[in-house]
Amino acid sequence: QKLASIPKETFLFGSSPIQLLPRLSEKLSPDGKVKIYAKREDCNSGLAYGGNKVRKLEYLVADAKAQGCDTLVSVGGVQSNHTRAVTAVATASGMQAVTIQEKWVPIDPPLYDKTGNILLSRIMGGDVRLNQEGFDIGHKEATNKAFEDVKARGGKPYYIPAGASDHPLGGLGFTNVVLEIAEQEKTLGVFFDTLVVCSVTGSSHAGLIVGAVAEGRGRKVIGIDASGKPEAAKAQVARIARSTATLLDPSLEIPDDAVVLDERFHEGIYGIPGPSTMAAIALAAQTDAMITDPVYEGKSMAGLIKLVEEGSIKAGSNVLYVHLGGQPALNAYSSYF
Ligand SMILES: Cc1ncc(COP(=O)(O)O)c(CNC2(C(=O)O)CC2)c1O
Repeated sequence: QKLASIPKETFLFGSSPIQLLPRLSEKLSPDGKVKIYAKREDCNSGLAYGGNKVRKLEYLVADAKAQGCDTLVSVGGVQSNHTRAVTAVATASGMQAVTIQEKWVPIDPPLYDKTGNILLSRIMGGDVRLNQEGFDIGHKEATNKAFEDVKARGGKPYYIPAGASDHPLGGLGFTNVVLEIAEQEKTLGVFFDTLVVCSVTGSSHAGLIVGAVAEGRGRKVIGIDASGKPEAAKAQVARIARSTATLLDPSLEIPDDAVVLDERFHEGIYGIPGPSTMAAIALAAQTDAMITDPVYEGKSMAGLIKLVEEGSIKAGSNVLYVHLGGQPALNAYSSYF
C-alpha cells in the first residue's frame, strides 16, 4: 500500500520487541483478567539508544537526502531525546546536526545541561546551541537563525520541527508501527485491543491512530498527555492524524472519537515529575525491571496503571504499552530519586 512506497532509511534493528510484562500484569490485575505487554521502541535501534524519534526520522532523513541536504536542524529542551536522535541519525548518515536546546523545563538540577541526552549529542559531535526560550510544541524561532548559519557556511540545511511531529512525514513512522504490531500478533497469537502511548508533540500518537483506523479492527489508542498543554496537544494530534491519513489514502476519515488524550497525568507541567510519575517509574522498574523516564514514559505508565486499576481498561483486555524511550534523561533527574 501507499506507505510501503514512501522512501525511508533503515535505522532500526528490525521490528521492535513486544514482551509480556508478567509481574506488572499480576500487580495491576491479580485475577489475571488484564494482560499487559510492552512494545519496546526504546530498544528499536543501535543509534544512540534509539527511541520513537529514530522511528520517525527514517522518513525525514530519506526526504532530506532526496533534497540533497547535508545538515539536520532541529529543536528541543535541554534534555530532549528528539535532538539526541536527530544528532544520531545525522551522524550515522554522514550528515551534520545543529540542535537548539531551549529552557523548556524551568528547573536546574545538578548537571542538568551536562549529562543525559545533551551529553550524548556532544559526544557524537553535534553542534549543540543552548538558549533560554520556553516550552512549546509548535515551531520555534531560534531554528531560523541556525538554518541561515548553515546556509552561510555553504551547507544545505533540512529543518525538523520539535519531535519531528508537525511535518508532512511526521506521522508515517507510527502508522508503520501498527502494521508491525499486526504482524507480530500473528506470531504471538494475541490481539492488542488497547494501545497506551505518551503524547507531547503528537506524531507518535497520531501515527498509531491512523494505523488503527485504517486496519478497521476496533483497536483503541489512548494517548497520555505529558505536554501539560493538552488542548494544544490534542489539536496537534488530530491535525497530524488527518494529514497523515490524507497522504496515505484520501478516503481515510479519522473520526473525532479516535483521538483520545487522557489529561490526568501530566502533573501540571511538561518535564517535571510529580508523585504519580515517580510511583509509576518505581512500579515498572520494581516489577519487570522496565525503566521509564520522568518526562515522558513515567507519565504514560502512570496513565496505564490508573486506567487498569479504575477499570477503564476492562477485564479480558490485552493492553500494549508503547514504550517510546527517554531513559538517557534519567541521569539529569537523579536528584528527584
Ligand atoms: C521518550 C519520549 N516519549 C514520548 C515522547 C512524545 O512523543 P511525541 O512528541 O511524538 O508526542 C517523546 C517526545 N520528545 C520530544 C523531545 O524533544 O525529546 C519531542 C518532545 C519522547 O522523547
